[in-house]
Amino acid sequence: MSPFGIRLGAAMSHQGPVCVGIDPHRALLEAWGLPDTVEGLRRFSLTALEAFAGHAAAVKPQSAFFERFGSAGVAVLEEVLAGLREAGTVSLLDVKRGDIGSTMGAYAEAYLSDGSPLRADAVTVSPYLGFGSLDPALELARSTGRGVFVLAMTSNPEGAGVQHATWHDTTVAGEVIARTTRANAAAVDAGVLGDVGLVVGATVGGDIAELGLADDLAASAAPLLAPGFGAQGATVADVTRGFGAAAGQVLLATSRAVLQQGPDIRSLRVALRQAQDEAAALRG
Ligand SMILES: O=C(O)c1cc(=O)[nH]c(=O)n1[C@@H]1O[C@H](COP(=O)(O)O)[C@@H](O)[C@H]1O
Repeated sequence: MSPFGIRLGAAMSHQGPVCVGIDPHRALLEAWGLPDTVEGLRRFSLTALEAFAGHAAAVKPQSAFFERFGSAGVAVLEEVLAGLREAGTVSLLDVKRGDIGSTMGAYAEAYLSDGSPLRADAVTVSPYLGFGSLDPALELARSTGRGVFVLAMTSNPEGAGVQHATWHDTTVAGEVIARTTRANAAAVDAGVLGDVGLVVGATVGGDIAELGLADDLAASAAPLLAPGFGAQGATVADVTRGFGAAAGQVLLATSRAVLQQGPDIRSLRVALRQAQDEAAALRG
C-alpha cells in the first residue's frame, strides 16, 4: 500500500478536498424515520456508505455514535469500515484516542494494524498526554501505510484554553505543529502530504492568523482535517482567509449539514457535491 499522505493527496485532487462524516446522531435517525436502535443505526450507516463511498476523498465515521449501542454498534462500525475498504475510499475513523505510550500501542493495534477488524486508513488522536506518547501510533501507521490526525486547534470554543496556552515560549498548538513537521520530515523534503495530519477547525481561522501559525501549518506537510464547515458555521471564505498559505492542505470535514439531506441517496450526493464545489476554491 502506498503511504497514507500520498493516497489521501491523490483522493483530494481527484474528488475535491471534502471529508464527509458518518455521525448517526439520535436526532438524525429520527429525521430519517429510523428507530434509535442498532437496526436504525445500521440502516442509517449503510445508506450513508452507499451514498458517499466512491464519491468523496474521505469518509469519517465518528466512533461514539456506534459505541453508544455497545458491541452490536461496534459491529456496524466494522461493517462500514469494511465497505469503505471494498470501495477503495479513504476511511478516517474519528476516535480521538490518546494514552500513555504502552497503552497507545494497543490503541494503535486496534485501529492501524493490518489484521484488526476496526482498521481504518487513519484515526484521530489526542496529543494531550504529550506528543511523544503518540509514537506507537505514528510508527505503526507509517509501517502499515496508514495515517493519524493529531488534534492541534479544535473547532470547539473551549479548546483555546488548552491549545493557546504558552509553554517554553511556544503555544501548545505551535508545539503540536512543530512536532508534526518533524514527524513528516521526509514528506516536507519531497513536497508531498505526510502521514501525520493535524486537526485544525475550520472555525479557528482567526486564531491561526492571531497566533501567526499559517506559515508553520503550510511548512508541516500535514493534511489539515478542518471540521466545523456547515453545521458549526464556518465557510470556505473563513478557511481561505485564516489558513493562508496552508489552505491547499485543507480537507474540509462536514457531517450534519450533508446528513440532514438524507435518507434519499441522491439528495445526500447532491449535498456532498455542493460542499465539494464550494471547497474547490481552496485549491486555487
Ligand atoms: O476530529 C474531528 O473530527 C473533530 C475535531 C474538531 O475539532 N471538531 C469537530 O467537530 N470534530 C468532529 O467533526 C464532526 C463535525 O460534525 P458537524 O458539526 O456535524 O459537521 C464531528 O464528528 C466532530 O466530532
